[in-house]
Amino acid sequence: MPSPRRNAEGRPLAACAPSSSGSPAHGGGGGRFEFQSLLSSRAPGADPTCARLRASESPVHRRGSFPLAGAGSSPALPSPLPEEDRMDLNPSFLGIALRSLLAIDLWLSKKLGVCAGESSSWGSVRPLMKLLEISGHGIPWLLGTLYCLSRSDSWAGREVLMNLLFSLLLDLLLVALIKGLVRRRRPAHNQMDMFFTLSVDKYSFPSGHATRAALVSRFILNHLVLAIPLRVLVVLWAFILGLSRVMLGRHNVTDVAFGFFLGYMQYSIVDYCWLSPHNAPVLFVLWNQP
Ligand SMILES: CC(C)=CCC/C(C)=C/COP(=O)(O)O
Repeated sequence: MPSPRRNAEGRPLAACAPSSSGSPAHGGGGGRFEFQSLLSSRAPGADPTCARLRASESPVHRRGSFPLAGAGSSPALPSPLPEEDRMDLNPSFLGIALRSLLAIDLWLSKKLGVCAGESSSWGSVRPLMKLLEISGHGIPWLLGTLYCLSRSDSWAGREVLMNLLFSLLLDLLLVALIKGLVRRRRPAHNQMDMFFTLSVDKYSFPSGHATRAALVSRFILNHLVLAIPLRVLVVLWAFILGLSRVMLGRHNVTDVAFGFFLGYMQYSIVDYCWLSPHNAPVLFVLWNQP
């Protein structure tokens, strides 16, 4: 029985077999590596015919830039590839890392989506998770802040509440902007049965509940004098609210992780632009009109 043909490193040249998944340049990470090793098989002793056959399946070659210089002449001496093609076929480290991260994200989000439906493994906890969802929704936070503003009788209280209102509006604006730009679809297992959504809320990146949870909890911890157990409770609420977004199947893990990051950074913006009767007197005077 003939032994398999081997490349310069002595590894079998299995890639000479016809590819069933089409072009390796499009066929996922494994295909890309295979293609790369074929290109590097131009070392002395490698099988150049195989490398050329494989390259001719590639869409890069189909673009017309891969020279079949050996065609019609000796197949033993393949011509070097143009630099441009070598770069096209070389998968970047960042690309591989991002694809891997996305694959892990999707896999983990599906695993954690245990309350995504009534029939899911934790389906009985779904009503509780939906209650938690309302606790982080924009409407109760906006209405609650406006109500407290109308009842506040101290300048200091009004200043804090005015800035909370500004934070909530800034958050809605930034999240809507990023959702509209990124347009990442919500997970396939999500049931779109959320209370009062905007049109951009069909997209999932970033999680608006996670940004609000991080923003509001940082705001509260910095502007309310609370006992330690209450401070812990605020942080726990934010964390569990974020986790519940994935458990309900509303979001992937990266939507929530980025949401937490964005909300945290938004507070820094609010703190930097802190509104006061000194830098925004009009706002405060208007609010005090009878
Ligand atoms: C209409 C208002 C004022 C807020 C919308 C709140 C909302 C539905 C956000 C979506 O959150 P997720 O991105 O976490 O699903």
